[in-house]
Amino acid sequence: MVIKKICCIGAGYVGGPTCSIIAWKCPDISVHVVDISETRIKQWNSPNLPIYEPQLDEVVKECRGRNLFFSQDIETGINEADLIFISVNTPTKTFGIGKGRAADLKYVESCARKIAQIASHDKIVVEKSTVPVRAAESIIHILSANKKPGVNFQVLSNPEFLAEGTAVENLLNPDRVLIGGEQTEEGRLAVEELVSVYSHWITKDKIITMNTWSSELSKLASNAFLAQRVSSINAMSALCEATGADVSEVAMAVGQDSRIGSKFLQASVGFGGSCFQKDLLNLVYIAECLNLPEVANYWQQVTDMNVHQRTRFTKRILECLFNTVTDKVLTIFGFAFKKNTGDTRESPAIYVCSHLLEEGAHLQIYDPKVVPDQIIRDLTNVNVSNDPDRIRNLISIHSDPYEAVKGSHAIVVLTEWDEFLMYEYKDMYASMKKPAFIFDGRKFLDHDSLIKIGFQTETIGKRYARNAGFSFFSLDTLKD
Ligand SMILES: NC(=O)C1=CN([C@@H]2O[C@H](COP(=O)(O)OP(=O)(O)OC[C@H]3O[C@@H](n4cnc5c(N)ncnc54)[C@H](O)[C@@H]3O)[C@@H](O)[C@H]2O)C=CC1
Ligand SMILES: O=C(O)[C@H]1O[C@H](OP(=O)(O)OP(=O)(O)OC[C@H]2O[C@@H](n3ccc(=O)[nH]c3=O)[C@H](O)[C@@H]2O)[C@H](O)[C@@H](O)[C@@H]1O
Repeated sequence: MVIKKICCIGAGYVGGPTCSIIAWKCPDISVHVVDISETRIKQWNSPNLPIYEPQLDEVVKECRGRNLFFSQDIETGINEADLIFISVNTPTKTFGIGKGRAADLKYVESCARKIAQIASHDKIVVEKSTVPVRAAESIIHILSANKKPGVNFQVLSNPEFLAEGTAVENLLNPDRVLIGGEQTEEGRLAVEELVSVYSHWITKDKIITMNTWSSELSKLASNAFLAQRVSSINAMSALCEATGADVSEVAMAVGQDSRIGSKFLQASVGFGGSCFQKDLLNLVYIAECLNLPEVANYWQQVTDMNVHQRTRFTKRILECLFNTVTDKVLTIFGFAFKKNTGDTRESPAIYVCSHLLEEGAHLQIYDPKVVPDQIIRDLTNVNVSNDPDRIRNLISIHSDPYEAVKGSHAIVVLTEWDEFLMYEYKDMYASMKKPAFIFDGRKFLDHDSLIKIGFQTETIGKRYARNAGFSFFSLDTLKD
């Protein structure tokens, strides 16, 4: 079979950009992205795409209507395709067995059932979503139990490694593409078909093939290792603050060791995003189910350290602001979980802001890409607050950073947006209450200049001794 038509179920952060790049690089293949969400599909067909990713607009503009199509017509998408990506969400379960840890596979299962019901010729079904190891087994089972007579399926694992904010760049130049398949003649042929799609723009040495279970587990392992690096440097940042060391210097010295490497050692207020925590918890749950409690505890620590880091940072803000923020005005710079995305899923900003709101602070929030409604939704969500009206009265969302700073006691930087480096902080300082504080949760501003202006500056992993305050707070009083 030569792949002529691809369908992708799920037009989200992964399905949308991945299929746009496939369509761009494979003009001989027709790519149909389908989703149950009418709003999302309308946005993909409009000038305002549902997600912000640098360079994505241009790619979509060039391919849409040519060999890239977005629609809600899931049945036609499935029926016409030779190869189907399942790229739906796999969130953490919020109920029942495995609640709060296991991956909820209901969306993946419903795709498998739909494919079996609709497909009238052979298809390659590809797990693009991040799933627990051996999820493909369940997909195969559902497909074979429900398929039409004479129709055959091959199920492959092809996890995605793109990071938000750099999705286009990552898809064009991936470190590797991973494809797992059955170790049979049919399995190998299906793997080769998918390899041929990626070979349109990726060299063969970067396309790795292996057995399905290794591929599924490699995705969870990669995210766990990446999150572990962030938690490791964040654990060091606490030691730095207590000892007078500077975490950037420590990271630089450690990262120079070629066995360790310098990437992903930026200390921060904690990692966010839709996947690190979800995939770590999933890994912990799998280890527990396999009766490997020591393995489970080991990976659990990575997420525990992340919670501790957010809490530690918030506690520091309270300490410095003379142990109370009640009725004080604080400016929040950045609400997205990292720069160059409007995504706020599991953003550390949600947790830091909700602690500050609990303490009675007024928050003036500015983020260049997150839409105001999203911020309100995140901070009034039932998991965050049980009094949404009170929260609405305590927050204001601004489109001008200089306005957001007026009359405030402190600026709290929670996302590392480049534009935060360019501001006239002298002007901001003049419009703030004194002493004016900056809490840099990303350790990326020019602290020496800020101190010269008159700011009391606090950051992660480096302590400016003159600001050390006495604490009435114990970490136990702040729970994530
Ligand atoms: N966001 C990211 O950067 C990355 C995510 N992943 C993984 O990729 C998967 C998808 O993640 P995102 O794209 O972020 O999720 P998302 O939530 O942005 O998109 C998922 C889409 O699937 C749609 N959907 C759900 N069930 C459906 C069904 N039965 N039929 C049709 N459409 C359906 C939803 O309406 C939604 O638009 C997850 O497993 C995630 O762990 C992997 C790498 C990177
Ligand atoms: O499975 C996924 O969803 C994706 O998860 C991450 O991508 P993403 O969450 O988009 O962004 P990252 O750049 O990994 O950042 C995650 C979080 O860690 C934080 N981080 C990252 C690096 C660092 O050195 N320090 C640090 O605090 C970021 O600010 C952010 O909050 C992985 O990098 C991707 O390879 C993976 O495909």
